[in-house]
Amino acid sequence: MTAEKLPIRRALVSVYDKTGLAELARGLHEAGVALVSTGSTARRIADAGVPVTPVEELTGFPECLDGRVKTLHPRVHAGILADRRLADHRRQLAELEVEPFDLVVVNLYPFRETVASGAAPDECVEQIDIGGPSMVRAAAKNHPSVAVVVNPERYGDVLAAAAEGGFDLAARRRLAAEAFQHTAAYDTAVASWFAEEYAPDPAPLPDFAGIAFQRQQVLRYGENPHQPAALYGDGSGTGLAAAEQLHGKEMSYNNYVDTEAARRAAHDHDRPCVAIIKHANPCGIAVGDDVAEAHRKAHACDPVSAFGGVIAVNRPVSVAMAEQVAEIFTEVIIAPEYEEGALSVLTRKKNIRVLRCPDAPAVRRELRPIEGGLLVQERDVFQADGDDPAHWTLAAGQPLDEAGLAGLAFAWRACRAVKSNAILLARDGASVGVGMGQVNRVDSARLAVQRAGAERAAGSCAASDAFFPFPDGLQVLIDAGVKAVVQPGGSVRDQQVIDAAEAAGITMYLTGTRHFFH
Ligand SMILES: NC(=O)c1ncn([C@@H]2O[C@H](COP(=O)(O)O)[C@@H](O)[C@H]2O)c1NC=O
Repeated sequence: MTAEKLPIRRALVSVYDKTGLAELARGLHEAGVALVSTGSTARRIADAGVPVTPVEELTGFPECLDGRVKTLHPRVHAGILADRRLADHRRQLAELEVEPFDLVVVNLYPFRETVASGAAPDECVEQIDIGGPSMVRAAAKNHPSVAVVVNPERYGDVLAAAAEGGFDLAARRRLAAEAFQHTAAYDTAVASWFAEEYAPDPAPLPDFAGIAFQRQQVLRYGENPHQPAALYGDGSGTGLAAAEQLHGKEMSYNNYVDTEAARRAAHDHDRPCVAIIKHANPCGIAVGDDVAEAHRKAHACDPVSAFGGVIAVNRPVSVAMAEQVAEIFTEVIIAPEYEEGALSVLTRKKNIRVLRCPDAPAVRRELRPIEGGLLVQERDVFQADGDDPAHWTLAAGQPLDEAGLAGLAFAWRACRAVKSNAILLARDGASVGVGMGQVNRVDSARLAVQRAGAERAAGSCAASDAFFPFPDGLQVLIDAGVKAVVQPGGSVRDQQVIDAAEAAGITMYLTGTRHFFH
């Protein structure tokens, strides 16, 4: 019976999620399938008018311990696990008077949902399914003899198969693969909860980093056309991976990378903010009284680079902003919402991808694979002290007035979105020159000044994501006419850098907090 279909004559059904159960039971019964089932599943099947054998009748043992023991019995598991390709297994079943199952339909107690609801630990522990995963794993292992179904979305396929002589081996293998994914993800959730919340060890990060992602979309290709790629979801249904695409071509791998960077940049600001990203770096970030103003300012930073950019907004897109964006070739725009009329303006352009994502970025930990391992860190978030201008130290020059300090604070926050080494020049709540990704800070300063141009650089303020190791980078800014600089400080040569600022008569604040971004 290798590749042939395996007729479905007897099914074991035990499901927490009763979606589609009555239709499934009715359809199986009509196809001549005998049903065995547990507690409330059996009751629901009987209520649908379908004959069903309660599992206790099979085991001769009552369900007990508040449902902790229902199907954990040799009469159940021998019926699932017998490899009917083997004469000896068939003989043993006959001797033991165990009838085999051809189909196992199970879904598990809602452990993740219970944890997410904030339930007490005892309740969460009680929702760890034991009998269900045992049946699922047993049936999946024995896929040459049994078909296993863990997803109500498959019930249609089950009924079709039952009416057409059963599943063939390839289909049973796919169902088994799905079943093992289901139990693996389930156990990962349990193990992660134990490691993180229920029985944490004293280290700041848990001793187990379990990841269970499900492929959500096969992408055309990865960073380059010769790289196969796909998008995987974490099952939460939130964040960029779950964003709703309202218009445009399919998102590409690079679109996702840039859109992630754009959202991170735009949501770093409290005021209406627009970030325009190319190759994961900003070519413009600005805040304004409204998103249209913020977009005009962000675009003006570097209109050449903004061509084909990815735009993120931290507020709903207005019609006025949409009209502006529609004038410029844009790969992606993502926003929490689109005001009435804005969408129809944007969708006039065939190629722009328009995404709605109501959630602010909430990645808690950042993961980076290295060969043979994985680096994990908590997300870089703004600190209550170092990132608040009220806690900055004036190291050189005159203190800034409220508006000046707000402008410098914008530069500091915007600089966090720039790949290190990062220097960002800003005026009036908008970046005007960005120096990114250089292997020394002097070149980042030069790039920022060059991008700003002499006129915009003069009188601007500047942020540096990490300390100036020498005065040379700062000197580039001073020579360009920058009036105020914010940087973390912390170099052994801080005094030389501060002296250079003093000598030039510019203001320098130290934050004490660094924001490298690689
Ligand atoms: N303990 C057992 O023997 C057992 N057997 C099946 N279950 C689970 O019980 C649920 C179905 O139970 P009911 O039919 O009573 O609603 C399913 O989610 C199934 O995974 C069990 N419950 C938990 O471990």
